[in-house]
Amino acid sequence: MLIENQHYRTVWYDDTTRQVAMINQNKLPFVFELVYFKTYQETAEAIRDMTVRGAGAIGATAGFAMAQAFDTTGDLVKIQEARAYIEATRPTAVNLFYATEKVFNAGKEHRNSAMVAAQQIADEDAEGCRLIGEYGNTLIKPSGRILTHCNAGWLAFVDYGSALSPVYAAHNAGKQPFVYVDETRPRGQGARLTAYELEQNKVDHRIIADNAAAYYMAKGAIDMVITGADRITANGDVANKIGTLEKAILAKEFGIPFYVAAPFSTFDFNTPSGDMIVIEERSDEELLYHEGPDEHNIIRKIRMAAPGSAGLNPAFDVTPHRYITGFITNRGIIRPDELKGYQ
Ligand SMILES: CSC[C@H]1O[C@H](OP(=O)(O)O)[C@H](O)[C@@H]1O
Repeated sequence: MLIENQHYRTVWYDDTTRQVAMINQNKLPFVFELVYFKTYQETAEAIRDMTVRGAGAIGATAGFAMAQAFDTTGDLVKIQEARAYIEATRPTAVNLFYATEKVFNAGKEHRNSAMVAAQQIADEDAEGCRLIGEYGNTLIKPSGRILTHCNAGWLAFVDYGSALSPVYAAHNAGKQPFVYVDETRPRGQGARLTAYELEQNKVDHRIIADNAAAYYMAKGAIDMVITGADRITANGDVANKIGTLEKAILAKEFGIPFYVAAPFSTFDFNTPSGDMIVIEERSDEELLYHEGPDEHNIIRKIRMAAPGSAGLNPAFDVTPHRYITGFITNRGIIRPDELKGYQ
């Protein structure tokens, strides 16, 4: 996708420096910075501290980290340690585990195949998201008004994105989509990242407070909701950014279609239902503090909450499949009750 009219992927392996390269999402939208990591530990740390985030981007990064481990040793005990280290970074997005397994199996057979497998994961992610855009575009009206939550745009994947890919496809096809961007507290992925992407790609949008969606739905101002997913279980339950469940319940109340966009690497058919998903609990600092530039453009962190109070910060919630109209996938649009045919 484009930043200042130049095409970037979110994460890639840089052959020249032999390092994993990525856009530093912690600095966006205020500073655009590329960062490079030499070792699997550094790359894994970038997943943990959310330098890179979003299901597909996490998966591709984990694949590259696994390949970096194979670059340094062929000792399978050490490789298993590396795999555990990478898998301990973030528990909820299934793409991470999909990637470590695939690269581990490839590298176990032929050490040199690990990087080939990692590159394949990244390329498949980009192509899968492009297809999501093509299928999802068919659902968007000429002036469709879409609500999205968190950031499931190209920054959350290797390219194109999941929830935003249909929006970009519609925009590129000459439609005039309008996006309501949930700010997505506590970390603000909507206000910071989704808005940044849409602005760079000249898609009309407004940031709204997390608690404003019902107001716009009640006014009839939202035609559809599209979110991403971090894990979709066999019965069609969806783990996604905290607050997604609320939006799904609201959409049902107001008779608005609620779509979840995800490539097949996000489906976890080994887990029967959403109540079995491990939900990541993050530091309450994300909730109690805000970060942004002051009037001199220096990034500052300021406390927003009562001194002394602690917070609770679950990063994801689970939306039961009964709230979901359909999944926009790289294999087409699938209703939750049709998922069985794909397992
Ligand atoms: C489907 S990927 C985008 C997805 O990633 C988010 O989580 P995080 O920013 O914590 O990595 C969230 O669930 C988004 O919808």
